[in-house]
Amino acid sequence: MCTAFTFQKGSLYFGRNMDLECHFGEAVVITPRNYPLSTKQAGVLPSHYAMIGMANTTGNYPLYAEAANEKGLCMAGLNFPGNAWYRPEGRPGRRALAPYELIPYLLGSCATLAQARQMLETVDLIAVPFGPGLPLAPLHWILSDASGSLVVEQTEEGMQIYDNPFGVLTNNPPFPFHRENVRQYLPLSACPPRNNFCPPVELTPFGQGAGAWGLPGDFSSASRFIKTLFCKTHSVCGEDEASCVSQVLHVLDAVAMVRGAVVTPEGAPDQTNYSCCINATEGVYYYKTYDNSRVTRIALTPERGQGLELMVFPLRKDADFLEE
Ligand SMILES: C[C@H](CCC(=O)NCCS(=O)(=O)O)[C@H]1CC[C@H]2[C@@H]3[C@H](O)C[C@@H]4C[C@H](O)CC[C@]4(C)[C@H]3C[C@H](O)[C@]12C
Repeated sequence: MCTAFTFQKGSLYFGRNMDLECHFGEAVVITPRNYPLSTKQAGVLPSHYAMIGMANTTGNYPLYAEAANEKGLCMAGLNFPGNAWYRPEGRPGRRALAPYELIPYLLGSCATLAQARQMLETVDLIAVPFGPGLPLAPLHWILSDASGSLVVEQTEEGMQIYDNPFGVLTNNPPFPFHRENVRQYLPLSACPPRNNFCPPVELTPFGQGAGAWGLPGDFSSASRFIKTLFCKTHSVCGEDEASCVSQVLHVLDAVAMVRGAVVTPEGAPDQTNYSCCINATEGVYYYKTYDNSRVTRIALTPERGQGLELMVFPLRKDADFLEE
């Protein structure tokens, strides 16, 4: 399970939890502007916008789970099993992209969400895996810039591009379910409840937090969507960078998976392998991992964007205690 959301405060911040029972060979990866990005059927982007995100780099290709480009456009792929559907082949006149190509291609080509939407209208997602040992990932995507967010889902009914006014995405069911489900939680509030239940009797809540009684706390996709949206909407946070990064990571903590609390059908414990916060406006990637709560910061500087090779920053997985 995974959760992604946006948070705007001066800069645009993009947060994501990677919930998975194993690692996917992930590292923070900068793809510089002149690193050629090839696609199986839609040609090569010899030069493009530089980007930073978490990726596997098998075959020297940046297989991103989430990333942001130097223009402030960001994107994450989240599991969408049973609903994601890819075409056996692209239709004539369309841009055929494999699912793993979508993030580098769009972030490489588009400066804004509006441009990405226009390009998406020409795209067919095709069932072409990256290579042996790397199966097709059944995904849907959230794309965001300072103007808002979109969700992209390709199902057997074709590709749908939804406006996402919440700036939140989790996993199944398809986005229209989450959009409707929000309506069930309208009475929830961050403030103490008034006694609307039995006004003739003087009644007060037990203590703090009672205004959100019924806010889901389980780890299901529908529940994480609601809890993330609630925390994001009611967030109170300072204006400075450290406060914003800390706040985004706290919202992610509120829906993070504690090892053992979620077990996959195969019997493996799921966990939040990493939580990241991208300052998309400044091109900075912050993350922490399950056993290492120290936040690592990696900037996509102009010099790094000029390089000729992928820059790979291995994940800091080991505990890092401050000894005093
Ligand atoms: C498993 C990840 C999504 C996590 C998630 O949403 N879990 C939810 C579980 S559930 O539905 O709620 O049960 C996805 C997100 C991005 C995916 C990766 C990216 O798509 C890039 C490549 C694509 C290759 O085809 C497979 C390896 C891979 C490196 C993918 C591995 C894996 O499928 C990733 C890491």
